[in-house]
Amino acid sequence: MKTSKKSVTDIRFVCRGTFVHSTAEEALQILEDALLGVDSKGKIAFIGEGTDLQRLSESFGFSSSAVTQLGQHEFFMPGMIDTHIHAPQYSYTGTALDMPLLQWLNTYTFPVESRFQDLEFAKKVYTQVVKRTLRNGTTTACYFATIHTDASLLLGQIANDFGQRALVGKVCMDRNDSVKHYKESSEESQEETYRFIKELLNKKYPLVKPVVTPRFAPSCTEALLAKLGEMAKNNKLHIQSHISENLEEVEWVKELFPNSESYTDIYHKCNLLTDKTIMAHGCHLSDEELVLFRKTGAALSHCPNSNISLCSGVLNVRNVLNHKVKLGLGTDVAGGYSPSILDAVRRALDSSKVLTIQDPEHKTLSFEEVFRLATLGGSQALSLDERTGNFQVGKDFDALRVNVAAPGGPIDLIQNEKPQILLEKFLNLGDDRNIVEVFVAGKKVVPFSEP
Ligand SMILES: Nc1nc2[nH]cnc2c(=O)[nH]1
Ligand SMILES: [Zn+2]
Repeated sequence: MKTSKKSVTDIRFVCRGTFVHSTAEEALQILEDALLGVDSKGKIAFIGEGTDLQRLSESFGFSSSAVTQLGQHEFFMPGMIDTHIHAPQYSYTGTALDMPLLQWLNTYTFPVESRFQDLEFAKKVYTQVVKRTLRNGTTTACYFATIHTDASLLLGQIANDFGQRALVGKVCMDRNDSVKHYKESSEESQEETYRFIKELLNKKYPLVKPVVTPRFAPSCTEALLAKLGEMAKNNKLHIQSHISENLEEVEWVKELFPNSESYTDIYHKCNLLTDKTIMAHGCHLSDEELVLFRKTGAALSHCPNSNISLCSGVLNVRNVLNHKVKLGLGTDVAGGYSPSILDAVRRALDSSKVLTIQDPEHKTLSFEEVFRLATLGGSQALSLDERTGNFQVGKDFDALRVNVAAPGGPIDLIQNEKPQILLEKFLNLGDDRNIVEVFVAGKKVVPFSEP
């Protein structure tokens, strides 16, 4: 039994039943008839065995009648982590999937994103995306907003209001716009990023942090990339961008930065690869570039729906893991059309099987490994693993209460299945009807409370 030192009056609630999560050693650890206590700060105070109820209730000062007992087909799992999602693109998700990346950006993305100087429009879309992702079990989201500072601040406010843990980035781009006015001057981009960070930090939202967000190398001059790297370094901030998503993009980057050794080298030279960096995609990175990721502590976000939908490429996750590069899953809405990490889990498994079809020597990912990517892996990739990602004592209680046999839900159970089978069925067949409650930092955020 593991505990942290807590005074006896500190427990907010206790739950008993099956808990599943990942650790560094085990992709899937199943704790049957476990007892987990959450303290008044929303942190996990203890996790022990159900049969230890008497002793735990005495040492932590809670009444055994106050324990919530999970049902037979229920379990708790850690909240899922979307390490890469474009909040404004939620407005057209599920459409516009008929072009490769660079044409797709010019035709659909930039015209839509340019509308977000309209705060009413931004409020509508951002409220929808935060609610939808929370209902889908995304307790932590790493968001790209747009170039508009005030609308980006609004996204931070909405995530805070609904209780979602979030990294929010005001997008920076000072060249290669195809849409008039959807770019900034280099100075404006720096000043507005600075204002965004300062104003967001001043709000003191407990779960929302700013992230420095150069869109990708083709959208930013080297001067801007270098300034953003400096700003992130001086203020110890998170960084996010895109890298090596599609071959046409990789060729273009070579032309734009003729003096750089690789795509990764460009970001590295500008101080944009740190242990608080997350780069989306990386489908076409070389092994040398992965070594540089490993050395700097930078992470990758695997967005398989997007990689397939935009015909960008297939990331070899096994190779990334072999290089010990931190890795999480991302939806990449709207390049990826689904705002659910459950979908990312399925696409990651499919993509891994495609690699096995192409090369039978390839070691296919297991569902347990992908479960870890969706939870603990995501928290490590975002450098938030001291706060979230699994049920380790001292971390915040970010969790999903899953009922695999939820009435009216998508899963039929024929017999009494073991927890491992329940999890596998949920990952492959489940949806928001099975996610009956969502907790972030010990607070129940789904079902939504009445306004
Ligand atoms: N998928 C995707 N790739 C990008 N690269 C630069 N911007 C974007 C974007 O919005 N989506
Ligand atoms: Zn993206």
